[in-house]
Amino acid sequence: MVRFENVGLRYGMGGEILKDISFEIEPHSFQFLTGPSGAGKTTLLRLILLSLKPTRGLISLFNRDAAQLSKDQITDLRRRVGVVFQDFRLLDHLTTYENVALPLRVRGRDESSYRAEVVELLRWVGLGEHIHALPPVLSGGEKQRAAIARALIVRPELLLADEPTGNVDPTLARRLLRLFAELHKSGTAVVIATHDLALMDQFETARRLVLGDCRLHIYE
Ligand SMILES: Nc1ncnc2c1ncn2[C@@H]1O[C@H](COP(=O)(O)OP(=O)(O)OP(=O)(O)O)[C@@H](O)[C@H]1O
Repeated sequence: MVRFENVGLRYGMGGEILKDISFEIEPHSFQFLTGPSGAGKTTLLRLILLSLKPTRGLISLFNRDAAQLSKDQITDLRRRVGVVFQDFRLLDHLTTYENVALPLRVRGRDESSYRAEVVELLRWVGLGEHIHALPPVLSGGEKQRAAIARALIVRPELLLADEPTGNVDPTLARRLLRLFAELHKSGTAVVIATHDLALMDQFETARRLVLGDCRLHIYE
């Protein structure tokens, strides 16, 4: 569902921070993306999401060559991807419930068809007490969980999560990993960018994509 062929990326006039990146993400697969701080994990996720254009090479998403797509086509493809950004990107004027329900509203779903589902997911991620809170009063970990719930609510074909357990304690990190594992079992391909070795050890069979020295090394 994702294919990179000899992709290179530089920001502005700087040197390439990613070089000759080639890999595929198969449907229903589970992988961690790791590597030192500044290695380019977020950049790679942005390339997969087609929010950055590679300086060279070919990227395809859901079997469509990214270079051939119009803006509207990219928007349509992105709807099939759930994303947990490192900086959460919650809308401050909407409640936790409204933030999580937003992707369903945008898809034209009727509130009565999803209300119970949104509330259940918010309870599952431990935000049952904060359903009506606005993001500015949530802690970092609570915002992170709201962002995760928003990415999961649409049951995406592909989930990209950037340090999704960076702001929570180890117990909650394990619980969230279980949530990602369940999503994977139900058919979603999952990519989790993380530094957290303990988290990766909980899912030893997952593939590891390791960035270092501008290159990607894959451990099946
Ligand atoms: N918009 C940008 N313009 C210029 N340079 C950038 C930009 N975004 C990232 N970089 C640089 O690209 C490199 C890779 O950054 P990136 O955020 O992808 O790394 P990362 O592996 O996700 O890091 P971390 O683990 O610290 O989040 C870094 O050297 C960073 O400074």
